[in-house]
Amino acid sequence: MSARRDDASLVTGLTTASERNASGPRQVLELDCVDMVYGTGPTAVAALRQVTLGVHSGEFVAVMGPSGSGKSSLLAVAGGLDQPAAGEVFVSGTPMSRLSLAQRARLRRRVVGYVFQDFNLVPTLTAAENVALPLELDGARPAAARTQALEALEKVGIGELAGRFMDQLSGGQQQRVAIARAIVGSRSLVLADEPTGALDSVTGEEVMGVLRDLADDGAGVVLVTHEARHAGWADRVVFLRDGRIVDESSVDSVDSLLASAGTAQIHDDGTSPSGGAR
Ligand SMILES: Nc1ncnc2c1ncn2[C@@H]1O[C@H](COP(=O)(O)OP(=O)(O)OP(=O)(O)O)[C@@H](O)[C@H]1O
Repeated sequence: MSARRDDASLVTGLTTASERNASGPRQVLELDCVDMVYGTGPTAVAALRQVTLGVHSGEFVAVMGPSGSGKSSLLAVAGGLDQPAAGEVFVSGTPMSRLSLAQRARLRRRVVGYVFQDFNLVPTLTAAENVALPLELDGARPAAARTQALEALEKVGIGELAGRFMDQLSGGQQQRVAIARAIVGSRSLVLADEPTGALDSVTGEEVMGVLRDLADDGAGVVLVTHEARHAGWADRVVFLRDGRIVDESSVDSVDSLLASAGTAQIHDDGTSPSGGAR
């Protein structure tokens, strides 16, 4: 059993439920027949329907699909921000439905890192302070939190910018700070929702390279993107439509999809750049 796998059980005090993974790569995220619904009654919206997905340690999975297909909802249930109406979500083997609110919040802080399009950084804090913040909120001593924050900033290639405030950093550098904040404290699952949306294409590719490195270092990474060329950094691509997984492709087929495409976006009508239905 790896040290990382122990994270969740230490956090929650529950016995992990991932004995099924004992001999294979450690599953950091598993969605098992997940339904997710917004609202109730006649206005209820089914955002996810019977979604089953596993992401293991060291794996980079891209999620694509038209607007409204459920991509952000999938990340929200994966990270425990929202509860499924049916099915189960396992994070590092721990079934989220069996946790109290406090346990779930703790697991989110210690195991799951989020990266958003708009960075969500605190402008009045330095890069190091932003990255250290989740650890300090979780009770870490400031000196220890700072040490880990500096390590995380080094890992994403901007250790020398630790003392800068957000308005002294480029968009790409700010996103690296946000990624460092998502991984600080050795969190094992990184959920990124359109993290390059506010960046130019060159900087966006650099951020993809950082996410790829995180996966190569052993994190499970789930990326929501509209950009097929960004999905090309992933090991596997999951396509959603109307809340259902309609296709899963290896990166080889994404590469061939790109090769035959003159554009790099999945269209909002759900067609691929090559014109095929997704
Ligand atoms: N807070 C909410 N209340 C009600 N319905 C919602 C809410 N958030 C999302 N939805 C609905 O759930 C469905 C899935 O939305 P979701 O945001 O997950 O899609 P998405 O694929 O991420 O879309 P986009 O690419 O536009 O960000 C959509 O029909 C959407 O209108």
